[in-house]
Amino acid sequence: MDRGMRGENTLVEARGLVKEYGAGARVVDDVSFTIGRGETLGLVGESGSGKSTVARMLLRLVEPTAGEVTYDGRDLLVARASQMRALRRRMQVVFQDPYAALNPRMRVKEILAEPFAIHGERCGRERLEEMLAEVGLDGSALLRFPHEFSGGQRQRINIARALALRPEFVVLDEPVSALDVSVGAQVVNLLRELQQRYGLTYLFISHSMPLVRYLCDRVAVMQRGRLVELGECEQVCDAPREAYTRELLGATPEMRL
Ligand SMILES: Nc1ncnc2c1ncn2[C@@H]1O[C@H](COP(=O)(O)OP(=O)(O)OP(=O)(O)O)[C@@H](O)[C@H]1O
Repeated sequence: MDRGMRGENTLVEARGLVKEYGAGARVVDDVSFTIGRGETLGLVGESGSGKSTVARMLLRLVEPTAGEVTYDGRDLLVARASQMRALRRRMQVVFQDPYAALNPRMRVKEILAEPFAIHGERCGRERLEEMLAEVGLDGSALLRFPHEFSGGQRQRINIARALALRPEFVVLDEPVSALDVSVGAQVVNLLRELQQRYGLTYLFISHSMPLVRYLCDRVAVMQRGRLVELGECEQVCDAPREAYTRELLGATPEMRL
């Protein structure tokens, strides 16, 4: 199987990742792939196939049972706390549910300033307004609370927060699944613009093959914890090798973006 080229361009590499919960419950089974700098790798598969668990292992939010993760050539799993802290600011995640991810008791200005505070840095109003402008919101949002925004706007706030410390790698875990199709399309276009502006590297987890086709360079297909197909997006979408990939393609309708 084509597992992607490993070279100087590689930012993230997973090798033989395994995750077991309890005795014998293997939810991720020998998963290997690379993600190149500036690339968007799609990760698709039905619910429960292990996509989020893989992503969490890449970010070291979940410890693998076996396998390795390298980030920019460094073995993430043996990184000490101080090294991990430095690496953490280079990798971020945007989750599916934009409301659950935002603290309802915090104003937007506190939400956006929090990543700086965690790293012992200050952040002025100008920078906060710039962060909002980058995601298409204006400064009047700063004093408001999350419940005062629509789902799409909340996801924009999440994205602004994720990009606060100028990371290079962002895991997008079903970032538009909870949004209406047209609102989701706008958010996807925003993610593309931001990627081009900042040279971001994405792992895009999704159920939607049309969205993956639109946003991704390569796509990895997971079935019951295993990687069953990995290739260029066009090849996987137009000429899938696996019956399972054909099923996934058949299950999601066309989408206009
Ligand atoms: N902390 C945990 N303890 C036990 N089992 C877990 C835990 N986290 C995940 N699992 C199980 O691992 C499997 C894979 O879950 P995961 O969330 O990675 O799948 P997914 O492909 O991301 O699904 P979805 O698309 O629904 O988010 C599921 O069967 C899930 O129940």
